Amino acid sequence: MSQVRSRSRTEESNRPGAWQAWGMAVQINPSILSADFARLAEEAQAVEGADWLHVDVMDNHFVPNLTLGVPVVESLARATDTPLDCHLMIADPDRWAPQYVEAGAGSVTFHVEAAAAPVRLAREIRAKGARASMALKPATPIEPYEDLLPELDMLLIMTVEPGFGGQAFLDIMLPKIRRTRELISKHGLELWLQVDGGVSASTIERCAEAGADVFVAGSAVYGAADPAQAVRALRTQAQGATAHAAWACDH
Ligand SMILES: O=C(CO)[C@@H](O)[C@H](O)COP(=O)(O)O
Repeated sequence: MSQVRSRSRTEESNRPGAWQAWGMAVQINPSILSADFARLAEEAQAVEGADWLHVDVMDNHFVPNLTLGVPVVESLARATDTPLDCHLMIADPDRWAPQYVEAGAGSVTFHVEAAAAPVRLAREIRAKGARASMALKPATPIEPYEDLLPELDMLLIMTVEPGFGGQAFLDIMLPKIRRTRELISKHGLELWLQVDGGVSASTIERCAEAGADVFVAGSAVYGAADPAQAVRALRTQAQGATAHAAWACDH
C-alpha cells in the first residue's frame, strides 16, 4: 500500500485551525457516483474548483450497491489536485478506513451504524493524517453520539437512504441538521456539517439555513451541461442562504 502522498490542498485542509481562517465558507463536494466511471480522471478534472471530490465507496453489504475500492482511490488521488472525501458505505470500516487514508484520501467518513469502535477509528484516521468523519443514516439520531463529536472533524447527515444517486431529498432530515448544528455550537466545536443526498438548486438553501456547511451533490453537478458552473452556482446559493442563517449569525 502506498504512503500518503504530499497533496497541497489536502494538507491545507488537514492543517489544524486552517478552516477557521476561511470564516463561514461553504464547501461543495461533487459526488462521483453520478460521474461516468469509464472516464473518472476526466470527470474529476471537470469539477476542479470544487472543494473536495466526494468518493462513494459501496460494498453491496452495508448498502445494496457496489462501486469502487482502495485501488481506484489511489488512482484518483494521482489524477486530480482536488482532495478526496471518501464516504465509506461499507461493513467493517474499522478494518478498511485506514487503508483509504493510505490511498490518498484527505477525509474519510465511516458510518456509525457499521463501526465497532467509532472513537478508536476516528483517532486512527486522524493519527494517519486525514480528517475523521462519521455518517448517520436517516433513521439514526444524533443525540446518542453527542459525546463523540469532539473526536470528529466532520459529521455527515444522510438526506437520502444511502446506496444510490438521484433520490429525492428527505425534508424530514432538516430538524436533525438543525439539532446537530445546535450541539456543535453548544460544545464550541469547529466541526464541519455535511449533507448528502438530493442536494440541488432546489434544496441546498434549506440545508444551509438549517446549519449544513458542506454539501455533496451528485446528479445536480454531473447531470449539468457544465459541472464546474453547477458547482459555482450551488456555492453562490449556499453562501447566500448561510449569510442570513441564524446559526451562522450567532457563530
Ligand atoms: O452517498 C450517496 C448515495 O448513497 C450520495 O453521495 C449520492 O451519490 C448523491 O447523489 P445525488 O442525490 O446528489 O444525486
